[in-house]
Amino acid sequence: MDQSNRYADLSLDEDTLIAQGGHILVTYTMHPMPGFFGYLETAAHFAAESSTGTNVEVCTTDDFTKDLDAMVYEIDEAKGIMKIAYPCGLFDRNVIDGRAMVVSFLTLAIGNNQGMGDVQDAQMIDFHVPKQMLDIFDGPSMDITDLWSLLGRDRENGGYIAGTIIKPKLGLRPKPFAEAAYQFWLGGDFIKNDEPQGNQVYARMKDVTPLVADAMKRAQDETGEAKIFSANITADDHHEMIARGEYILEAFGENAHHVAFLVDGYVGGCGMVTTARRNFPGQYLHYHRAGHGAITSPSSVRGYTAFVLAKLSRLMGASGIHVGTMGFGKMEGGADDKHIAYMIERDSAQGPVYHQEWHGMKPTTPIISGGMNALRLPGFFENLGHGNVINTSGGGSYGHIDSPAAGAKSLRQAYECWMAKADPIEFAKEHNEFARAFESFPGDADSLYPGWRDQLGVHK
Ligand SMILES: O=C(COP(=O)(O)O)[C@H](O)[C@H](O)COP(=O)(O)O
Ligand SMILES: [Mg+2]
Repeated sequence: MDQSNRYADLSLDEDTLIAQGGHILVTYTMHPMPGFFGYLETAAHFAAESSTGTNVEVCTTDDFTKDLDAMVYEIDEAKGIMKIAYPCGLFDRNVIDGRAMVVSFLTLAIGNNQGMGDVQDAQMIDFHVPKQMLDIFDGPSMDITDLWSLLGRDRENGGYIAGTIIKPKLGLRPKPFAEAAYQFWLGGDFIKNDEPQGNQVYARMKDVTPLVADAMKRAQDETGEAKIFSANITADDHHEMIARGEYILEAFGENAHHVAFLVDGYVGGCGMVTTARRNFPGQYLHYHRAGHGAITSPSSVRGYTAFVLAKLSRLMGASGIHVGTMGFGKMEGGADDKHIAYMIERDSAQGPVYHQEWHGMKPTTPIISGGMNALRLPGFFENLGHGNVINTSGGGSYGHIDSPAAGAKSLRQAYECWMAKADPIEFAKEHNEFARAFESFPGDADSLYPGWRDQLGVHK
C-alpha cells in the first residue's frame, strides 16, 4: 500500500524543522527490497512503521493521530539516503519525573523498521535532537573535569589520562589481579576492569575489591598521586548492579570518590546505563561498547553507526565512551572517526549530516582503547588534535618489557612528546621508558619509525 501521501512531505524544509524544534530528525541509509515498492513509497512505509502506522489503514486513526505521523522530508534514491522527522510527541516520558528515555527513541527509530519485508536494509547515520528534548534527557552527571580535579590538574585542559585494562582479560585470581593493578598505578592514572571481569568464581568481587582498594592506597602513598579505578558493575539484574556498586564504594572507603563505574552499555542497553547514571550520580560513568561492531561495523548496513552510538550515550548520561582508535589501534575505524570524539566532547559540533548544539549538556569523554601503545599515540594525538582523553592500553602497558609501571610511563611520555612537538626518536633518546617501548613493540616501531634501531643504537 502506498502511504507516501500521508507519511511523506518533501516540501518540508530541514532548516525550518530545526528552527521550530518540534522533531527529532533522523537520516538513514536505506535500500528498498527489490520487487516491492519505489523508493519514496518504501521510505513512507518505513516512517509509518516507525510512528503511527502499519501496513494497512486502520479504522481507529483520527486527526490527532495523524499529527504524530513521522514524515519523510527528503530522499536521495541515487545515494540511498532518506530523512525522517519524528514529532517529539511520539516519545515516551517517565511517569516518575516526566523525563525522556533513549529506549523510546530507539524502539521507534531503530525498531520494527529493522526487519520490514520491503526494506532490504536501513541504518541510522545521524540524528538531530532539539533543545526541548535535550532538556529532558539525563545527560552526564560527572565528566572528565571531575577526574582532572581528582588528579590535581587544571579543570580546563587537564590533558591526557594514562590508563590500562587489567590483562589477561580473564583468569587472574585476586592476589595477582591486585598486584597487576598496583604495578600499573606506580606509573599510571587509571585502571579499568576488562569488560567481562566481574564476580567470576575464581576471583569473587568481595575477594578482589579489598585487595585492589589496598593496592590503590599503597600506590597513592608511594607516588603521592591520586589513582582511579573503573569498576565493572554490569549485570542483568538492576538489584545486582546496585549491590555491586554499593559494595565497591564501601570497600574503597575514603577512596570511593576515586571509583568510576563501568557498564557494558551496548550489550546491556540503555536501561543498564541509566541504572548506573541515576543510582550512582557521583561516580564517573564509563560506557564500554563491547558488541557494538555487530551493527556499527563498516560492513553493517543495519542498526546505527559508531557515531550514532556515541551520541546516544551522551543523552543516556555516559561520562565517557570508547570511541575507537581512529585507525591507530587494533579495532575497526579510521582517522575521520575523530568527529565522533568532537560530537560528544564539544557543546557545538558537526555530524555527518546535522550540526548539533548541546545547550550545555555535560560532555562525554572520548575513551581511546584497543591495541594502543606509546608508539601509536603521537600519531593518534596529531590526528585528533588534542590529548584530553582517557586512554586505556592493556597490551601497551603489560606488554612493556620492563614493567607495567614503565608501560604506564611510556604512555605519558608519548603524550609529552606530542605536546612538545618533539621528534619521537629524539625524544626517546632522553626518555627511557618511551625508548624501551620501541623494543617492546618492535613490529610497530619498524612500521612507524623505520631505522629506529640504528638511531637509538638498539640491535637485535
Ligand atoms: O580491552 C580492550 C583493549 O585492550 P588492549 O589495549 O589490550 O587492546 C578493550 O575492550 C577494547 O579497547 C575495546 O575496543 P573499543 O575501545 O574500540 O571499544
Ligand atoms: Mg577489553
